[in-house]
Amino acid sequence: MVKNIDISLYLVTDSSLVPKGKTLAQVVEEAIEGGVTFVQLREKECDTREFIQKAIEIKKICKEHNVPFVINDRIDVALAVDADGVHLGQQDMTIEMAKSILGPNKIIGITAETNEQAIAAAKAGADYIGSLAIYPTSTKPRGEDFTGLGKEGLVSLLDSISEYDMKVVAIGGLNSSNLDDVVQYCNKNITKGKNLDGVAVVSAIIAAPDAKKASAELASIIAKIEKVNTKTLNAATPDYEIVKKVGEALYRIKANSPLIHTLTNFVVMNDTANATIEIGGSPCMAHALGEVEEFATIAGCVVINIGSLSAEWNDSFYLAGRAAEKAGTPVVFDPVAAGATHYRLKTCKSLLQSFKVTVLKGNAGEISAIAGFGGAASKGVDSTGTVDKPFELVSKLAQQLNTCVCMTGATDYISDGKKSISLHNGHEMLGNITGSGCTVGNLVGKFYYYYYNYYYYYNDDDDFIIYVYI
Ligand SMILES: Cc1ncc(COP(=O)(O)OP(=O)(O)O)c(N)n1
Ligand SMILES: Cc1ncsc1CCOP(=O)(O)O
Repeated sequence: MVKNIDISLYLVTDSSLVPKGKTLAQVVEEAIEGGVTFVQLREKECDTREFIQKAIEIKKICKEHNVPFVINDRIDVALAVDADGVHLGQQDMTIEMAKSILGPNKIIGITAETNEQAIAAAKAGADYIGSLAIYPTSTKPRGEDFTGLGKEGLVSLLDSISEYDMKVVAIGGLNSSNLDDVVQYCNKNITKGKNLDGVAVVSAIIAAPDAKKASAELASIIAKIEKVNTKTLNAATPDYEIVKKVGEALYRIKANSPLIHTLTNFVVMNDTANATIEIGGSPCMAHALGEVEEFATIAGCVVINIGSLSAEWNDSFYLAGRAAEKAGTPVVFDPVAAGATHYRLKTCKSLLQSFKVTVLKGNAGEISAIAGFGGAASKGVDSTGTVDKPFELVSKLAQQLNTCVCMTGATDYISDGKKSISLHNGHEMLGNITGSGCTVGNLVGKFYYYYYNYYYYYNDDDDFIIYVYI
């Protein structure tokens, strides 16, 4: 798991830029007092012994202020002074080797000059990446033709690694005159919920006449980085806390075998019932007008899937939904093909207003249709087109409907309006199996049942989104 480090104002040193009359140690201390949260010792001109001496001195200051301290390029120096980690370049030792030498507890950062390098770093388990220089800078000259990554390139970098749990700092030519523009640009243009974790500077702090003041000014701009409250989960970098919760939830579901009252379409009834049994639930596929209220009242969860819509089914949905709300039974609502016909969309909107829906689960076309924006469309029961800003779509709709929205696809996006999660364990080929999405509705229902009856009860924690996710 990625380490919980604060790299929001990341100072990279360069002794050659320290103003006359001051020492590097003094500048680093002033900078920390002004708001620097992370320090990298990057000294290109000194020999090994001098480097180690500087490292010991700067480490002491960082330790006093509880600020992490890493060494640029040199694993031997990091080991010699027991630094908190290293920052590697693409020509340096690989992340895997550095990890095997330094052990699992040291911070490993690496420069990613391309999106591909960034993805490779995430897969190798880097804690953070530093970008290619955003703007040309005399601190690290790269020739006249070098124009820098720019803010557009930075946004593309952030979007490219949105599915990984790895931090990102922008570096290169950044100062108090241009930083606000970069921050605002990222806030406005990131599309996949992953924003900057921080900004790294050399000259804007080290060469400043007052490092404390310069750091405070930069910190106040960095505070404007919009924290997108999202979490990205995938199999490559599992979050073991969540894996543990899945096990606990499955155990409880199997032990209690909750009744899942499922009003679903004719196509998927059999598969959905079997999937429900497989993970320990007890399915009941009743939709007759005369009995849905009773079932909804005694069920652990009600799943309403409008796939086989007709006037009579609509009445059953309405009665089951109202009865569930009255009994406090959670409801999962699947607006199948909501965007395909006016009749379906009108029905969905009316049902959503008629009773409390706990989880709204649909594909991109269905969720876009209900939200009235998003970009995907429905072709029959399938979704076509892509959603440009999936996090924005699910979180706005969740706020608007006061529910949890779960948008399924190769990547699932889930939001309760406060927190959002993207889940990267799916596959687009699942769309080729009829009813795979509908079955998810029942699985969500069971885990929600668990959350509602056990987790929330014992933990008094409103983090139920995690149970929709699992
Ligand atoms: C935070 C951060 N990002 C990028 C760099 C550049 O590292 P690298 O590409 O290894 O170049 P040198 O620093 O070795 O010149 C960095 N040091 N820190
Ligand atoms: C080390 C490094 N890597 C990319 S740009 C850079 C130097 C950034 O220095 P400055 O903040 O003075 O532009």
